[in-house]
Amino acid sequence: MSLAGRATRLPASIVTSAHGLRYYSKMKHAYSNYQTVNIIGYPFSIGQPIDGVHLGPDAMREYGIVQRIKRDAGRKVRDLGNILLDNSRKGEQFGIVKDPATVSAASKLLSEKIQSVLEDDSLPITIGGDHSLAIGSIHGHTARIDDLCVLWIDTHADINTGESTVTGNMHGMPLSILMKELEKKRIPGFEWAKPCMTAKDIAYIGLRDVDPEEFKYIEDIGIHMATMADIDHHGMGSVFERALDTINPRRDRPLFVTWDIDVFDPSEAPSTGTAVRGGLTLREGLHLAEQIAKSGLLVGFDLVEVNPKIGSQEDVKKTMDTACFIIEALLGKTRRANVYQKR
Ligand SMILES: NC(=[NH2+])NCCC[C@H](N)C(=O)O
Ligand SMILES: [Mn+2]
Ligand SMILES: [Mn+2]
Repeated sequence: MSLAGRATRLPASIVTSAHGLRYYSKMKHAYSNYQTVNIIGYPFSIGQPIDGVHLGPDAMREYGIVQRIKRDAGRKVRDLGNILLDNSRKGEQFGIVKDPATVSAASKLLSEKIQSVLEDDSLPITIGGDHSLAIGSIHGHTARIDDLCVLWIDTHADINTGESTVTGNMHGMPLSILMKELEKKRIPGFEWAKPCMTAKDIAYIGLRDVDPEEFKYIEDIGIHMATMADIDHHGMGSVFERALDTINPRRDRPLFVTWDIDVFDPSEAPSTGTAVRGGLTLREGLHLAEQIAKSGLLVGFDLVEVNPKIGSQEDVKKTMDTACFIIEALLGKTRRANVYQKR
C-alpha cells in the first residue's frame, strides 16, 4: 500500500515524503503501529550444531502465533511462509568456522526478502532459525532504512570472528560480519553484505555468557553492553533507557531488535540450544518488549533460537509461549489494555 493511501492516520512528515522509508527518522510514535505485520519463517540450523532449530517457524505457527498477533495485539498479519533454504551440511570450513558459504547464501536470501517487505511498507518479523540469520535481517534493514540502530537482546554477544571463535558455530558470529570496526577480521564469502553497523548503532541487553575474546572486541570497539548484573542492579526500565540514551539519544532513530530466546532464564525458555541459567524473567522480558513498542521506533525484529526438538513437550510449549508473549508485546500488546485493539 502506498503511504499516501493512509494519509489520515500518518504524521505529515511521512505522508509528504515520496520515499517513506528514508524518512523513518522524522516520525514519532505513529508509524509502525499501522503497518501490516509480515511474518517470515527462516528454517535454518546450519549456524549451530544441534538438530531442530530449523523447525522453529513451523512450530510457532502451529502453536498459533499468527492468531495470537491478530487477536491479542490487534494487528493485521500476513504470513509469508518460510524462505526456501539450503539447510544441508556441506562440511565446508574456513579454519574451524563451519559451513560459512551455506550461512552466507541463506542470509543473503533473507536480506532480499526483508528489503522487499520494507519496500511494501510492511513490518517484517523473522522467526528463526539460528541467530546467524541476523546477518541477513540487519543487512536488509540497513539497505532500506537510513540511520538504523539495533538492540541485541541475548545471553551471548555473537561477535566472534574466525580468529576468536572456539566452537566454529556461525550463530556465535553474526555481528563480526556486520561491524565496520571488524571489517579486517571478516571471514570470506560475505562480500554481498558490506559491513553496515558501527559501535554507536548497537547496544546489548541481557548478556551473561560472553567469550573473553568477544569481550575484548566489545571493549575495543566500545559497544554499549547491559549485562544481567546491570539489570539486577538498575532494573530493566532504566537499563532500557540507558541503552537508548547511548544509541538513540533523541529517540528519533529507527530501531531494529534482534531477540534471542536464550536471553530468558531456562525456566522460561528451556527449548533452546545454548541455554544458560540466570536469565530474564518473563516479566523483565515483557517490560522490555512493551517499552520498545511504546517508543514507536520499531521497524522490524527477529525472534531466534527456539528449538522444538529440545526438552519435553511441556518445555517446548513453555518456550513457544514465552516467544509469543514477547512478539505480541513488541507489536503493541500491553498488560494494561490493548490500545490497538478495536473497541
Ligand atoms: N546465538 C547463540 N545462541 N549463540 C551462542 C554462541 C555461543 C558461543 N559464544 C559461540 O561462539 O559459539
Ligand atoms: Mn544466545
Ligand atoms: Mn544469539
